[in-house]
Amino acid sequence: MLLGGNETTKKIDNYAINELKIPSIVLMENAAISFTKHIGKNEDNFLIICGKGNNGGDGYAIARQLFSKEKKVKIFCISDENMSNNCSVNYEICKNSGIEIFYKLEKLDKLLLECDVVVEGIFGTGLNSEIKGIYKDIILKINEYSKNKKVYAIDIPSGINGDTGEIMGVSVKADVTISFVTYKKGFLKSDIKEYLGKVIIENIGLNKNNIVHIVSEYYLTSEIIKGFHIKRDENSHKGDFGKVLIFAGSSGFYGAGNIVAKSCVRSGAGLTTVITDKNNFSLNVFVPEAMSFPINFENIEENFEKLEKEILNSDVIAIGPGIGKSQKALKIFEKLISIEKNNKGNVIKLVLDADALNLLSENRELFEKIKSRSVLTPHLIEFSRLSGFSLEEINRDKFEIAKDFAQKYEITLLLKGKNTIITNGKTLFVNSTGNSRMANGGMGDCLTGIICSLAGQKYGLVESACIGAYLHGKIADKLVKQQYIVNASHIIENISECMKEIFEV
Ligand SMILES: NC(=O)C1=CN([C@@H]2O[C@H](COP(=O)(O)OP(=O)(O)OC[C@H]3O[C@@H](n4cnc5c(N)ncnc54)[C@H](O)[C@@H]3O)[C@@H](O)[C@H]2O)[C@@H](O)CC1
Ligand SMILES: Nc1ncnc2c1ncn2[C@@H]1O[C@H](COP(=O)(O)OP(=O)(O)O)[C@@H](O)[C@H]1O
Ligand SMILES: [K+]
Repeated sequence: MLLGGNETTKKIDNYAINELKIPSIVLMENAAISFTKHIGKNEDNFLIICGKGNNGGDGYAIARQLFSKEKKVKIFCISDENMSNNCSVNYEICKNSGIEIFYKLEKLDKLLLECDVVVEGIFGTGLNSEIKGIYKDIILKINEYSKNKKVYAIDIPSGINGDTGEIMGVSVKADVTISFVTYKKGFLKSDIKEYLGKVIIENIGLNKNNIVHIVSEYYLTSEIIKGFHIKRDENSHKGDFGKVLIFAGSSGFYGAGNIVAKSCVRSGAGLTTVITDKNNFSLNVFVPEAMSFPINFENIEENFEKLEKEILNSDVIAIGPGIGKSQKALKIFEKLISIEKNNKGNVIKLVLDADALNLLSENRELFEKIKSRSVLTPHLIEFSRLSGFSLEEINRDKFEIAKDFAQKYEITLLLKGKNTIITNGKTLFVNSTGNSRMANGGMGDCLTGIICSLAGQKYGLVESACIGAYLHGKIADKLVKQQYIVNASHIIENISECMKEIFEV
């Protein structure tokens, strides 16, 4: 799904009108037809509330569409002065068609009381300041009377800023928001769900290929994830699905390594090997399918010759969870990223998380060794250390800071949290899955395991990160329907089933 703010929407609009030569009134008609498709068969007795911009124009066009389907329709016109051209055209048609139009605020209570469904087209992407006066009164009245009615918002609930999700003084609380072309960036704001209701994104008659060059941001949906799927060749063998080497876990934190390894195995990697202390036997019990590369932490260098062979044999290396920030951890990290290509001549992909990111923040010369082949998966605090921006700065301008960082260091960034971001500096994806019940230790390790596994199965870095984030959150979203908290172990046991559902059902 395309993701865009008010500016992107205007650009698409201009492109459609000026380059594709689609008259703007046709776009509005298409929007109205698409919108009306979602009106239930049993829904009747509508009050359409219209402003004077194109959002209001959509409202009049929708009123006409509903009227043509013999629905009971009344319109409340907020102002018939200074209407936009297309708003005025549709307003005139409504008048000429005999649809009842009301103008006086005193009438609004009765109209709201008598209708069953409200469609509001007061403001859309054109809202540009705090809402006051009569507009505020009308929005408050809609909310007051909406308890037993269904409220549809056209494009954006009037009062929500399409870019930021900020409530501009007051906002309509919709049951359903039917928005056009792009999922509005503002919808991502976590505390406005009660204003948006169910969100549906509709087409206005544009082929995605015609406008895709205008948009570089996407809201990750199952369609996009399905589109990334690489079908398994029936003649394939385990060597085709990646040799993944994992450096995760250390004394006191072996669980981290075990979680990464198990997630990696469950997500379908061909062969999984974990570099771990020679005295750690928990891996074999927790993940019998994984192999271990024992290392003597008393004298790590004595293992480096063998380790070099292991690196040359790998397709992907995941580094970080639970390794600590000791000099020894740093030495192993440096060794693991010192070889760029494996025995097959392929670039060895890297997935860096947790302490690997902290070590990277403190040893910035290592960025040179990881460029063009890495996914970095920081949470906000790790990203703050990596990027030098404060949490406040990142939260204010997350998309741009994330993109600039990915571009500058030539890496794929997966910035974790609510609405995880994935970007390679050019394209940006925002994850649509996940919930607060998964905010507990080990979740990130699980994600790392899934991503390195996918990278081993020949998915690109961006694709691995997108599928990983989507799948990880999707499993949690399913589990919270029947349980209160979701831990990494719960996710792990459901990876394969959810992969089947996403890729094959
Ligand atoms: N390409 C697209 O996405 C299309 C957009 N269409 C519709 O066009 C809408 C955008 O239309 P407009 O750009 O005309 O903008 P709007 O209709 O959202 O609002 C603009 C009007 O509201 C006034 N206004 C803004 N803030 C105000 C405030 N705080 N208090 C009082 N008045 C205020 C402006 O002066 C202007 O008259 C979209 O939201 C969508 O509904 C559709 O017609 C189909 C095509
Ligand atoms: N409120 C939330 N909404 C969506 N996803 C969340 C939320 N809280 C945590 N997550 C997800 O859980 C994971 C936690 O990762 P991380 O912070 O690295 O945990 P840890 O290091 O403890 O394993 C991330 O993938 C993050 O996106
Ligand atoms: K609206």
